[in-house]
This record gives sequence, structure tokens and C-alpha cells, in this order.
Amino acid sequence: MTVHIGAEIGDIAETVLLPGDPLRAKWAAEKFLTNVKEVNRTRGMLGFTGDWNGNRVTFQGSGMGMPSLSIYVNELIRDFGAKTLIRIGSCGGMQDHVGIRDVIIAMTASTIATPSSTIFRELNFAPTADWSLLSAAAKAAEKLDAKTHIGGIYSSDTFYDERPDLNEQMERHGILAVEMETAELYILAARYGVRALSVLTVSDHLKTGEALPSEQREQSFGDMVEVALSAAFA
Ligand SMILES: O=P(O)(O)O[C@H]1O[C@H](CO)[C@@H](O)[C@H]1O
Ligand SMILES: O=c1cc[nH]c(=O)[nH]1
Repeated sequence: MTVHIGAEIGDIAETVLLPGDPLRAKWAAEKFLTNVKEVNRTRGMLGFTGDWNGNRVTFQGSGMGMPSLSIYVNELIRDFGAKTLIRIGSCGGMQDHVGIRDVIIAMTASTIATPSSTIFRELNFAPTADWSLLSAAAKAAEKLDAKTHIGGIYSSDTFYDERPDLNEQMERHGILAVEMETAELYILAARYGVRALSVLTVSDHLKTGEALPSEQREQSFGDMVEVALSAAFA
């Protein structure tokens, strides 16, 4: 048990899937796992452990933004022994060829800053996905026939953005989508020598203004979860 996760040691699997939304953790656990046990409700940040195809998995909400994710990921790795961490999140499309509900597999994540920026000082560290997870996720997405894009994303500290000029530069440089957690997830995984990946679903589009309602962001992103589970146990 830690300050933010009420689970007993041993209640959390070595493989943890991390939606920002704790209710997406509940939905995914009910839809994909058997023998499900609720392992956390501290602060309402729900966590569930169960079995997927004979493999033990935890779905743990990580909240919105890098500071929140950093708390959960630090405790999951340092206190509960998590070894594979895959974010399953929503994101905003930034390219014309990226559509609503498309799956994004994040090779790397650009940022202005993360909670780790102070330790890197002048270094622009490049947060990078684990290759074994990335390549397995690419294969799983192909098998599922999910419309998928693999490349760089942007991890922002804001949802209500005030820098259209910056978005323009990112679009110009091929950034696929924006979300709010991946860069710090990849940095923490590198620091602790564990595997991390982000598999995302496009819920909004910055250029068209399209946006899915919150219930669909919570309960309808099944392809992304299947890709993440298949990659974790490939
Ligand atoms: O749907 P989740 O996983 O929370 O991810 C995205 O949605 C939230 C903003 O609405 C941010 O956390 C962003 O990264
Ligand atoms: O962080 C996010 C998530 C979804 N859509 C956005 O525009 N930003």
C-alpha cells in the first residue's frame, strides 16, 4: 500500500495498462479481463487486476497530466514492481490524414517540459517507446485491421491550448496527435529500466474541431486496448 494506491503488494500485476480516465480502467477490466478484482479506489483513481488469455494484468487510472501520471508510475514501479507499463489514452489529431477513432502508437513524445525537466537541466532528453512493445503493437494493430499511425506525438501540459503557432510547427514536423502524459511515462521507464508504450485513440481533431462525447472516450476504445494487451504479451 502506498500513499496513492491502496492495493496490497502482490495485488498489482507486472503488466499495467494506464488509462488517464479511471472509469476507462473499470470499463476495460470488465470487458477484457476475467477473475477481476478491484485493487485501488484511493482518490477514486480506480485500479483492477485480472486475467487476459491466462496473463495477469492491472488496469490503473493515472489521471490527467504528467504530474498525476508521475505519481502513479513511480509507485507502480518502485513499490509494486511493475515491469511493463502501457498508456491507453485519448488524444487530439493534428494531421489531415489522422481521423477520429484512429489508433496512434507513440514512437516518441515531444514536450515543452515534464516533471523530470529539472533533473535534465539543459539536456533535451528524447523520450522513446520500448522497441519490443512498439513493434509488437504495430503487428497487433495490423492484424486487427485498425486504422493506425505510428510516429511522434506531443505531450502537453494544457488541454485548452493558447499556442496555435506551436501547433502549426508541430503539424509541419509531422507530429500526429496531442495528449498529456506520454513523455513523462517514457522518461520514467528509461530511468527505472522498464518497458513503456502509449497506444492512443483519436477523440478530437484540432483542425476539424470534431470531438467525441465523454461516454465514448470512456467506453468505446476497444481496438487500442486489444493492441496494448497483445503487445504486452507478444
Ligand atoms: O483520455 P486520457 O487517457 O485521460 O488522455 C487524454 O485525455 C485527457 C484530457 O481530456 C488527458 O489526460 C489526455 O492525455
Ligand atoms: O490531451 C488531449 C486529449 C484529447 N484531445 C486533445 O486535444 N488533447
